[in-house]
Amino acid sequence: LVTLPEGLKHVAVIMDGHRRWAKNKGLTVKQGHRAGGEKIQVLTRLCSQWGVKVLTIFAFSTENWVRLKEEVDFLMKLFLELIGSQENLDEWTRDGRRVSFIGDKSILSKSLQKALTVMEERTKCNSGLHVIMAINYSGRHDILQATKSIASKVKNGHLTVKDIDQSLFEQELETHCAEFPEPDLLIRTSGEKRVSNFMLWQLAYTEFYFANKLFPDMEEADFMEALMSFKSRQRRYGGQNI
Ligand SMILES: CC(C)CCOP(=O)(O)OP(=O)(O)O
Ligand SMILES: [Mg+2]
Repeated sequence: LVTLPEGLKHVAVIMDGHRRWAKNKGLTVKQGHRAGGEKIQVLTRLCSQWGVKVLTIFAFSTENWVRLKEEVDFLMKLFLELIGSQENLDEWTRDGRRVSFIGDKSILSKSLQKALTVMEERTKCNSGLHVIMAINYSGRHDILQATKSIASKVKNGHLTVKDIDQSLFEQELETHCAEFPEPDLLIRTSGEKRVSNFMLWQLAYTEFYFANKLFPDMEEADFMEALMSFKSRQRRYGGQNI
């Protein structure tokens, strides 16, 4: 029996390589992103079956707005389709999954904002896999907004400076909604080896796994290989002599 590696509670994924995949196959960028959307389902089902507690997916970064308007509009439409679809809502609810969203939602369309809120509300009490989708998310913005929130609480007397410690700060980060907010394993596809302004505070001691495959080429076996790679990692958190 193959089981989830000990200590692997929170998996994060930077799904990259959709446009290269489309280009390689002579397909459109839209087809590339749609193919990626299908692989999200493969990954979430696998994580749910294996008992992963939290899966954070980097779906759209604040830097992605600079892309062609047609591509950005399509991505937003795809998110609405994925998140707003009754079929997905039913499957995710049946599976007992909880879904949360991190990132600045205020500049998303009203219809997408509504779909995010409905999905969060409908699933907030579920105890299965907690899927966190990062849409218009920025690790630096997350740290900045937490800092501003704490500063205003100190200013109006709700906090003193000495109250500010690691756990208080983490309560102000957007990932405070997660039981296990720090990823144990970060998977990035397409051969790129960078963090791209993802969850900077939370990734402090995360193990990284880089896959050369483009995200739309990832199969269940590739995701399983990534999860199983965690087994061989010796986490010392900067201490513990070898
Ligand atoms: C926005 C994100 C989901 C898309 C990731 O793939 P990508 O468009 O960066 O694809 P490329 O790295 O191949 O350009
Ligand atoms: Mg890319």
